[in-house]
Amino acid sequence: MYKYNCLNPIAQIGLEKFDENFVKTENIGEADAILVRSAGMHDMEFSSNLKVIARAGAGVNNIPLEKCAEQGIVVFNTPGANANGVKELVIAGMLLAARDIIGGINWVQENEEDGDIAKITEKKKKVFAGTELEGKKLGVIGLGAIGVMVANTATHLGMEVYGYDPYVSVDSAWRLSGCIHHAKTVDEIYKECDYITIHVPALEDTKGMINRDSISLMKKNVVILNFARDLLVNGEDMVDALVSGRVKCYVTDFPTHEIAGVKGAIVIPHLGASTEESEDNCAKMAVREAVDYLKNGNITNSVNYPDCDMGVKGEGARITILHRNIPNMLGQFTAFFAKAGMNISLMANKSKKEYAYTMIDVEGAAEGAEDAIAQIEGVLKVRIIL
Ligand SMILES: NC(=O)c1ccc[n+]([C@@H]2O[C@H](COP(=O)([O-])OP(=O)(O)OC[C@H]3O[C@@H](n4cnc5c(N)ncnc54)[C@H](O)[C@@H]3O)[C@@H](O)[C@H]2O)c1
Ligand SMILES: O=C(O)[C@H](O)COP(=O)(O)O
Repeated sequence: MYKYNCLNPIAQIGLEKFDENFVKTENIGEADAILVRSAGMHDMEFSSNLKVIARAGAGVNNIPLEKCAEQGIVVFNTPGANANGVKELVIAGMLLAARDIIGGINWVQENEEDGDIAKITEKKKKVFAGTELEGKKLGVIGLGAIGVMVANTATHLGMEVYGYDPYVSVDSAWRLSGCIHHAKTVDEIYKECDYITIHVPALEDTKGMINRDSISLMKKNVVILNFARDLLVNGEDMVDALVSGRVKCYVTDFPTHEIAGVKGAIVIPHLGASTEESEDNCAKMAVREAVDYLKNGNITNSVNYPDCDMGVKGEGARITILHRNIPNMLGQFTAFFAKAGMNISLMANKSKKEYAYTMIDVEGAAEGAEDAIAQIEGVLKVRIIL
């Protein structure tokens, strides 16, 4: 029996994908798997029972990936599962920035008791007039699951779209509309665009990328949208740019004390992925990944170990080994099985940066394999799946 714990509420339709071999626990220390959304995990200690963290979502900056890899804990996320939800809110964000819909609605609420509201509306409405998106230039930084959807949708609104992503995947490139202008440098986006939206992960080289210097390259009255992570934007520089009027509007999904309430900031309480559809998609994918890893040892969509799949486990034992990506590991594993007289029927080995994963199917129960392989230097975690 495997045990899982939910650090955040996870959509029920996903949890229903756990079969009779899984039971929920409130005791994290005994969990084989943790399901999480945005709960911070950096200060947590992990028990040696823990094998999987499945992030029902995209961003994994709340999880200590390196520490997990070192402790043989495979971290998964759910690429693309909430991208449509975010895309729709980004489009809404652009519309809210273009026209003073929020100011107008607030005015109606403030005057709801006024018997003459219908009449005064026609005098007052000019205060809330805005502009249209059609014909404006949109720069999309980061052309992954969300960036591609935002870019393609904006072309249907008549926007001229520029895209920048030096690491774009082949899949994303295929999905990107042919109308998108390929920006070769991020500065081209900064200099050319009326609206700039960022869809990159929070990494060392992206943190603070929107700052005083990048803003100084942008057009006056630019609109900046951040549905990726708070850390990508220097808060102090953004407040200054809003107060000075250099940035017309900053639409962000990440409230901070610094930005909430600043004129020109439209601050949303991290609602990008909070739709029924996105929550269901993420939960189903996260549970599927955790179950397949625990039952079959297969890794799909891991962010700290390589993907590796040998299909459904057969009759014999499956030995799964998380280890360092250093020479002679496979030689030592196969030498053990040869010496023990165990016949290997199937084997796979994949690596990702400093870490690697080996799956070995043997005929029989692989007795003694777990302890023996765990002794090999560079091995981080061994499991025998029977
Ligand atoms: N607001 C929300 O609710 C919400 C929901 C989902 C994701 N997110 C955030 O949005 C981010 C993007 O999500 P996604 O699903 O599109 O992820 P993704 O992994 O599909 O796409 C990220 C893209 O960024 C690109 N990239 C990386 N570094 C870059 C750089 N320096 N310059 C330009 N491009 C760079 C990558 O090549 C990749 O194509 C996530 O990491 C997460 O932080 C927020
Ligand atoms: O990275 C993500 O997937 C989003 O920020 C969504 O986070 P949430 O699952 O906490 O809403």
